[in-house]
Amino acid sequence: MAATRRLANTVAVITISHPPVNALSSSVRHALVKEFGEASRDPKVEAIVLNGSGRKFSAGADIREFGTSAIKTVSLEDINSTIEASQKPVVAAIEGIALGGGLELALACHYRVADIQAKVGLPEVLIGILPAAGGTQRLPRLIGVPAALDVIVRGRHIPASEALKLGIVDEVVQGNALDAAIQLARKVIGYPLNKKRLSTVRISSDSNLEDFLDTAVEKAKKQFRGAKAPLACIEAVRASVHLSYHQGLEKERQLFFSLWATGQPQAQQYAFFSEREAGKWTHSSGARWDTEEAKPIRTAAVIGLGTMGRGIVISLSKAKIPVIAIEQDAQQLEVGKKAVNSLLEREAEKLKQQGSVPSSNLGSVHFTLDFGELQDVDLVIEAVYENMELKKEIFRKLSSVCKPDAFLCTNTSGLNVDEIASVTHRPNQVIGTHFFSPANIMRLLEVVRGQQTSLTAIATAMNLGKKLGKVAVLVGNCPLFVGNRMLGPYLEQASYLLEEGYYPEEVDQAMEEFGFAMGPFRMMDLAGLDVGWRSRTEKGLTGAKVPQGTPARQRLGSRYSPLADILCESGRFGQKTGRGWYQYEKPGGRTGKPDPWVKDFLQKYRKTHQIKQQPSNPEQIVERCAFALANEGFRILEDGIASCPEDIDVIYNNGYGWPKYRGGPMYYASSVGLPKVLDTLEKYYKANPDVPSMKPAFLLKKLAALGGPPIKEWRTQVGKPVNKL
Ligand SMILES: CCCCCCCC/C=C\C=C\CC(=O)SCCNC(=O)CCNC(=O)[C@H](O)C(C)(C)COP(=O)(O)OP(=O)(O)OC[C@H]1O[C@@H](n2cnc3c(N)ncnc32)[C@H](O)[C@@H]1OP(=O)(O)O
Repeated sequence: MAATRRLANTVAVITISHPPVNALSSSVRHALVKEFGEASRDPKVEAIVLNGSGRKFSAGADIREFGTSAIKTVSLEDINSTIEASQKPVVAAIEGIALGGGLELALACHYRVADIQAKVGLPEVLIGILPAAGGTQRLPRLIGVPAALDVIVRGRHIPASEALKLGIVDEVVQGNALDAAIQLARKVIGYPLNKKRLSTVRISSDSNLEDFLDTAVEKAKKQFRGAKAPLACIEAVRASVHLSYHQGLEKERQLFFSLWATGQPQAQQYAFFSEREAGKWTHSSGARWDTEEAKPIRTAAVIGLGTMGRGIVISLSKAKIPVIAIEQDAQQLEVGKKAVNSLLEREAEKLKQQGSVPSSNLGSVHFTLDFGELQDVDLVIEAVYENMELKKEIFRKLSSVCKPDAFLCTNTSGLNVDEIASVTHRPNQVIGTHFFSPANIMRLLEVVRGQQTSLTAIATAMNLGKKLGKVAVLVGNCPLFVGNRMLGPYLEQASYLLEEGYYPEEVDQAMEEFGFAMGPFRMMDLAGLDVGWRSRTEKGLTGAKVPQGTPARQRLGSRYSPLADILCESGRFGQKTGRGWYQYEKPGGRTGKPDPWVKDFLQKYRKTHQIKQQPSNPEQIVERCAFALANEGFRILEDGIASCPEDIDVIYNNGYGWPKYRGGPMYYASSVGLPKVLDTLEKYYKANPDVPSMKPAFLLKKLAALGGPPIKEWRTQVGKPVNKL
């Protein structure tokens, strides 16, 4: 049953029933028409209450129906118009969530009652579309244009208390929203309904409103870099100001179709479902997310209170997990403690503003220098800097101090998890948890399984990720794992582009116009150039260990760009030193300007090495960088380090600033067409045989030979996940 109806005296209660989130699928819409029609015609019924089963009102339209014929059967807006026109008062009882089409349905009701835990919102923009069942027309009529625009363009989930302040709901109750809605419905029987029909409200326009909307367009262009949905949302809201409700509705519909034609909604909806799929991990043994049990984590510890450690402590505390935070000496402990406490104060303030009590919503943090205090914790996350010997020393200690069933996690961004595990007496309990900086904000968590990591450890780490509000992706153990491994060929191409005549700002601009949050050079400046330099020095690619007579632009027979090394040798580490690929107002400054020093240096460098200059072509910049990423992604799939292309895309969308409206690097390759990607890489590699990273991956060739099947079919061509080192 997609919707049911019962009678509470003279109030009919219609309950949407489509677990798990009561999406408004075709069958639900049919059922709503039937039940609402019968309730309207039933002389015993004087008022109607609409709610959702399982304490969830509705998550909106069934996203899986978009692009299918099912969406064309029974329009949601027709249902909304019928409800709004009802002569009997209709009250929405909002429990849990009323999102997208779910909130649009509630807006068509004459009254809305929410429980205190509920969240409402119009998050369509996050999946590349706009509210298309009257939401862009009714919400501005209810709460005014500025507030409605904020809700629609940001797509955020609004807590009930804020929804009440904004005027989206009429009442918020601590207890049962359904009972309160039934009570309200009884109370308003016989009251006039005209003013409650939002489609009849007029918005008065003035020049300030026009300026406001124009400014919003400019802001959205900058903030959402190439995403079309936010702009369509603004245009739809603009229509609510100038047009009648029905004309506005028509505009909303047109905008929906023009968005669909851009391909962005399909990419964003792919990204939405890929994130959900990432949680459903599988293992080569046949074990899966739903066959293995995670252990509860009641207490945790974090070793190291640098930037990463601090963020991880905050994440755990926000998930209400008490944390023990350890540093190596009193001075560093004091610095770390201060920083963590100040971040915690900010979190507490946010909770207070949302009406929650910080002490019951944040896990306690205890600071210590004593490893002995870790004997009872359920899980430890080591977050010291990237040095194998240091990490091994810590894991030896942890292995002897922690209780036998405690999980030991390493927050390495690419070191060998098996080597770290090998120094413990419990390699099966050791697992990589690669957080992204700042760890309390970034959503991505790469969970790295070692050769001996147990299924329980995998289940526990993946479950912990979810509890921390992260998108956890299970990956195999290889140098740099998935995200950072793919970054190698990408940054290599970016450097070669500089050698061939481009400047950092040109490469960054091309990648930012493509939609990246940050181009490669801005990203390196932010992360710190010294990190990569240290690793290249350790590997003997630069510095004293490079054998005498090695050509400057060659290592082990392959092309090498020493540009970043030379910058580091000049003390240019990026933002932290105030100089890197850009110049900054001061060390630690955030605003980078093109630096004449870099320009001059690049010109001299090209002359010294007699490098042939390429004619400027931004499209070539994007192709070389993006295809280099995807090619490494295909190799990662071949190696079984990621189990499907969707996982790689989730990693890039959530950890590396890839534009979600392009789906991710693997989805992008698929949408460009695998034969074209292959052809471009083949041409490049033929002309540059000393750049092995651009040699087309075997899997890419295989899939291109099959004509480039849809991405969901790639899985069948990928081998079983194995660890390779
Ligand atoms: C001629 C053609 C005319 C066309 C005109 C178009 C007319 C269109 C009319 C109306 C349009 C309305 C627009 C919309 O309503 S779009 C949908 C807007 N809603 C959302 O974006 C909400 C998305 N969902 C979420 O944010 C979360 O899932 C949430 C509801 C908060 C629940 O989170 P959580 O508890 O963490 O659970 P999961 O995310 O894991 O979800 C559980 C399973 O439910 C699936 N799901 C969730 N939402 C939807 C949905 N809206 N449609 C379909 N399926 C949904 C999710 O994938 C999980 O499924 P599974 O377990 O199989 O992975």
